[in-house]
Amino acid sequence: MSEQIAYLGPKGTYCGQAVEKYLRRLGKKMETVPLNTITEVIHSVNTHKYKYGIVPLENTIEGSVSATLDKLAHKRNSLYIISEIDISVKHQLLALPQARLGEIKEIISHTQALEQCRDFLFRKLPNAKILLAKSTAQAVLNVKEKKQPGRAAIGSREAARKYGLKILVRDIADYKDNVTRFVALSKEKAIIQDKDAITAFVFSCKKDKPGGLYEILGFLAKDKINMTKIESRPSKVVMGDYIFFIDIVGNHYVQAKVAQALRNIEKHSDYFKLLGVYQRKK
Ligand SMILES: O=C(O)C(=O)Cc1ccccc1
Repeated sequence: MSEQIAYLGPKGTYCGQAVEKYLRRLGKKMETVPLNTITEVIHSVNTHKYKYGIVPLENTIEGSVSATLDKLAHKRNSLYIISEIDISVKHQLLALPQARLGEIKEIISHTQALEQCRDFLFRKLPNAKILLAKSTAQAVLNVKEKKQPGRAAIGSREAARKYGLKILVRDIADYKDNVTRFVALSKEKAIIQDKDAITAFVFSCKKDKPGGLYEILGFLAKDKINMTKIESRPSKVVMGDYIFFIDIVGNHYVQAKVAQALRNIEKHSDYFKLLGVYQRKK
């Protein structure tokens, strides 16, 4: 059987575009498997059902995709980020061929897409009812299947073409440069030699220890290890407890100072998990 790669489907999602870009980059052909949710994609890779999975991680407008971060952080899931794929996301307002903008009463899309077009919706369709879909392509498919000219979806040009909808309004995102970063996941770590790699990890500070975060960051600062991201999320266990997601430039396979810093961080934290070491993509 050929290798399989799962993604947030159906066909026509931005995640699907990330899969195509990733496979082009690898110069490989794989069977692509569209699934309904980010959770299903992560679960299917974690349980060895599919070898690879691609999910959205963060974007320039709304920041991190919490559904992905929370699953990656969880101790139950042992899978790794092996690559990152940036996709320029251009949202379109899509409807049935006979629909008119003045008659749109309902807007359906993925929550991220709705958030990224908030100003447009406020200005042009302030009274429209908002409906949530599991992905943008799922929303487009819904408009096609329900056959209601009063319903419009936010999705990609590609999804419009695939499902035969027309573009009612072009490029409706509130910011022009909307890039979403997707990540490829696998049960096996990517073993790479480049010292300019990204190392991603998550940790929580020791309980009630003043200066806990300062101490952890000190292990990076001491050896001039460049931190490119820090993000906190609620631990989901106790109110006010946080876990921190950090990206650094460096590679513990080839740099002793990075290996030592990670060992120190692990030793001085309550919870530590390596999320992956992968090549930076410009
Ligand atoms: O629903 C999609 O098409 C996705 O790939 C998730 C998503 C939604 C909105 C912006 C970026 C990614």
